[in-house]
Amino acid sequence: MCFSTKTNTQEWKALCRQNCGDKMVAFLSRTYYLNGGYDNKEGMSKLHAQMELIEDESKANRIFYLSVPQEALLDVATSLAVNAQTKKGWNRVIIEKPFGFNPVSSHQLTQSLLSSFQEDQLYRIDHLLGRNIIENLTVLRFSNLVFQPLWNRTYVHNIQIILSEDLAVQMRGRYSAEYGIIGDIVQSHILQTIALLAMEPPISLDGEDIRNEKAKVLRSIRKLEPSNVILGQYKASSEDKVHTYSDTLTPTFFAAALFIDNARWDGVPFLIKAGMGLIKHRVEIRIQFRHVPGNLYRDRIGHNSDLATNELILCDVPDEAILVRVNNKIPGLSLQLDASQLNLMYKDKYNAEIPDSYEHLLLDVIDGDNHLFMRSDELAAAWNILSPVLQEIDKKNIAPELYELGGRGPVGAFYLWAKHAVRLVED
Ligand SMILES: O=C1O[C@H](COP(=O)(O)O)[C@@H](O)[C@H](O)[C@H]1O
Repeated sequence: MCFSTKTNTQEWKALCRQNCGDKMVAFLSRTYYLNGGYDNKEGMSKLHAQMELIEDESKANRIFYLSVPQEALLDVATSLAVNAQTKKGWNRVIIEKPFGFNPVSSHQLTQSLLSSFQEDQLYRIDHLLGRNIIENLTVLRFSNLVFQPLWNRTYVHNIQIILSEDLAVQMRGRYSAEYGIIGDIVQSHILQTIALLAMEPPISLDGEDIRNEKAKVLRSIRKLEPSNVILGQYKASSEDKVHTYSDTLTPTFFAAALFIDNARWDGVPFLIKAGMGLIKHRVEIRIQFRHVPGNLYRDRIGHNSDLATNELILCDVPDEAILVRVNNKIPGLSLQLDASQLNLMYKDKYNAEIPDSYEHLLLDVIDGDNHLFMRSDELAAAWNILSPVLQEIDKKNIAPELYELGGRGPVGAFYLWAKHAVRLVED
């Protein structure tokens, strides 16, 4: 797909808000279908000629969205670099996950892309990074004094990033089924979330300044030890052929404990859980704080003091919300404490349509704002973290632990959390 951009962002947003029928007609009137090979000179030259017909004579910018199989990506990109770029403005190229299959293939892909394009032309898209929760991570951190002093190993006990999907029917034959959850969700979405959450304050909101800080965090993450990883694959009933995996090695579940070896996060476990075919669709980030030292009220908080630690929860699914768990006094004459949630539910607070995450990211590409897109050095660092696990899977043909479709995932994940003195909440 290729967009030719003449409108600016404000005009674009205004256009989007008009009624749906008109919007569709306007959109379709600017949509063209071209039949031709996308990985050869002829097809790309045809695309270039078509674009020239509809663009301004003096100025035009182009965005190429390459939603193509990984195996074809390089040929397509090379062919478009030579035959379809405009000389009348900028050209940007959007690329979809998984950006290679392991550190080596990802490095080769990056090198080849960089021989045809400049780094600032490449936009590696992961639509999950266009969600509010992600942008809000940095807003919460850097625009609220209350969180800033607490955002480090002295006060944070653990951080959990949970991405559970209950979809399984829709998964079959899809991208994630083919590439597995590590390439699909972990190397991009999860590691980018950790980078934004854990990075030092950037010197500005400029994309490159943010990417510099993300890259530093990713390079500080310790290589993931296989002993800190649980792989799972959901198992349908024997009659359910639709959901049965023929490839017994493709993980549909990944849990891990990661550590960032820097001064801010030394020793704090970052616990990741990402899985498909689970009981519930749940996407959230939980930041659990340490116990209050010498808590005067310890006798009044009930039998489990873990439940009384403060927690900041950024919830994306089922409902967008920001929750802070605090202890408060239960009204009445006795002095009993209760762990309650301060609760900012988006649907109650904001009466606004929440744009789709692709919409957010495509507008960023038009604006040239690349902070939510992985730069090549971030990508290399991300694959590097995962390399021992990928090698182990390859070398030993490690079969994932089976779990029931629609269940709670492999029991190993609960043990992994316990090993790091954390309780895996499954509500
Ligand atoms: O990128 C991906 O995201 C979807 C989940 O996205 P959502 O917008 O439907 O929440 C995930 O199912 C898929 O495996 C992954 O490739």
